[in-house]
Order: sequence, then C-alpha cells, then structure tokens
Amino acid sequence: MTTGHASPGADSPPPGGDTVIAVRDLRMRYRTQDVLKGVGFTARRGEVLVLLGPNGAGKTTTIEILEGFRMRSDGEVTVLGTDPARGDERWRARLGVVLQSWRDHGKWRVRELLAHLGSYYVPYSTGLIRRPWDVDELLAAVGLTEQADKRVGTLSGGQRRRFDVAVGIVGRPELLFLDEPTAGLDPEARNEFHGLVRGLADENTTVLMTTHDLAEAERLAHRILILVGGRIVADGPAEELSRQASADATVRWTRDGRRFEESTAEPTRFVRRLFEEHGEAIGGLEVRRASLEDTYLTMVRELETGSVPEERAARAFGEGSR
Ligand SMILES: Nc1ncnc2c1ncn2[C@@H]1O[C@H](COP(=O)(O)OP(=O)(O)OP(=O)(O)O)[C@@H](O)[C@H]1O
Repeated sequence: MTTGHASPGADSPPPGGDTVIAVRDLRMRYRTQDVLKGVGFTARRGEVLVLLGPNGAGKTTTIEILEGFRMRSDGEVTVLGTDPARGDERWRARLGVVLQSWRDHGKWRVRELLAHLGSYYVPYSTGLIRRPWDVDELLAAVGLTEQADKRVGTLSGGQRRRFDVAVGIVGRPELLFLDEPTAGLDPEARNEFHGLVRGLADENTTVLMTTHDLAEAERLAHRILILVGGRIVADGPAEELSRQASADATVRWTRDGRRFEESTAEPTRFVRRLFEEHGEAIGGLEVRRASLEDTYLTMVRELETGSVPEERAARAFGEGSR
C-alpha cells in the first residue's frame, strides 16, 4: 500500500466544496425498533468521514441505505447527486464498497479476479476517470504484488482484507464505503492502509468508514460522526470534539517525591506559574487534553444512561454541518 502522506489534521481543508453525501432527517425502523431517528450529515468531495458508535447503533444500516442496498423508512438522502433508492448501474459504478467480510470466490487467483471484476467498469470509464484501475498498479497500491497469482482462498486474514479493499476500489470510485476495513490487520498493514486511504482522499475520493478503533479514527478522519441513540450526536474534527467535550486540560507533575495533579482551562499559564514558583524542583511534567477516546466514552455513557438529554449533547457537540 502507498504510504507517506501527511496526517489529515495537518492538511489544508479537503479540495473542492462539492457535496457528495447529503442526509437529512434519515429514519429507519425495523418492525417495532426505531434504529435511526433523524440522522443528518453531509460529506464533501475528498473528505474522509469516520462514523463511530457502539455495537447496534445503526452504522451499517446507515451505510447500507447510502449504498442503495437498504430502503429507508423516511428522510432525504442524496449520494453523488442521486437518491440511492433510485440509483442505476452508472451511479453504482461510481461507488466502491468494502463490506465487513465476505468469503466467496476462494478458487479464483488474486490477479484474475481483480481483472474480472474490473472489466465490469470499462463501460463507465470517463474522460476524467479511467476505469478500471490497472491491476498491477492496484496490487502494488494494496501491497499484494507478491500474492498476485495465489488463490484468494489461501490468503492470510490480513491479505484477504487488503484484497477486499482492492475489490472495493478497482472501479476507481468517487465515493468509497469501508465497513470496519482494518479489523484483523497487523499494525504495519493498518499503517499502510491508512496511507492508502489518505492517498485516495488526496485524489479527491470521498471516504465514509466505520471503525471501533478510536486511534485510527483520530488519525484518518477529516471529520468524525458519532451515532448514538439513533442520532448523530457529534460531528467535527477529532480535536474539536475533544475540546468541546472538555475545556480543561490535566497537568501532572512531581515535586520533592510527591505527585500532583490539577485541572485547568489555561495549562500554559499554569505551567509557567508552576516553574516560576518551584523551578528545578518540578519533575515528570505532563499536560493532557481529553483524548477522542475519553470524549467518545463519556458521550456514549452519558447518552446511554440518559444523564444528558440528546438535544443538549447535540448542541454541545456542534450541529454545524447537519
Ligand atoms: N435486517 C434487520 N432486521 C431487523 N433488525 C435489524 C436488521 N439489521 C439490523 N438490525 C438491528 O438494527 C440495529 C442496528 O444494527 P447495525 O448493524 O446497523 O448496527 P452497527 O452500528 O453497524 O453495529 P456493529 O458496530 O455491531 O456492527 C441493531 O439493533 C440490529 O439488531
């Protein structure tokens, strides 16, 4: 897989302002269970959005509705300018989908199957986007060059996941859906996968992915969406969510063999004063802001136990793009 792109947090905003996904008041009811109760968000071209939420929150349901695989109960949804419920083959050819896992086609060889699947995209090649992706380039991009002639059924778990990603991007999608794409990848493969996703975003592919790995969400996402209780209760860059969840930083230090800890909204000023007062006697200094994990766990816990009304949480975490 390609690597070496800068972290999205450090990048300038994603190029272009076109809206690729627009969701308003999306509702989904399975028989008597209301799973989505008014979901709203947008995604722009080249943006990487990570959808977080506890098991059963409705992430896969949301993604399947956007992919056109599941009919919604209510609400407005536009994906690449089309209502997914009415998307045709031409529209579908512009999407890439990596599902949680599938185990078919074990007897096919890696290169053969990618070339075969790629051939479906030939009619959808345009002046701007040449479809499909050249198989050798694709194999190199996902790090499977050495496995090109192996049978799919003999790939290791991590290689299989790379292959799933290759299948998802062989048609050079403008919008890529990834449902837990890094489950089962080793740290190196995960890192390479992150490079691949950033590379795709740099080339203006919009990515909507789910993960339960908060560090991964923090690294990859231009914006994080948190789905709890059937609604998006937070929507923004990782640092912004953490800042909004807790304005205070925790400062820890030791002095004369004793440990100290202080919560403060102005850690720089606090630390300056600390050194003015105690100078060299200060050791083990640590300044820590709430991490995305702290923010996420607090939010989910509060919303699930009902200690914060959903409307208040939504306000606290910003409704900017909804
Ligand atoms: N076809 C279905 N029929 C009835 N209920 C369903 C169906 N699909 C999903 N559900 C229910 O909808 C809820 C949301 O499921 P969904 O798979 O969308 O959650 P998720 O956020 O993707 O979960 P996970 O993190 O575990 O993958 C769950 O309570 C699930 O049992």
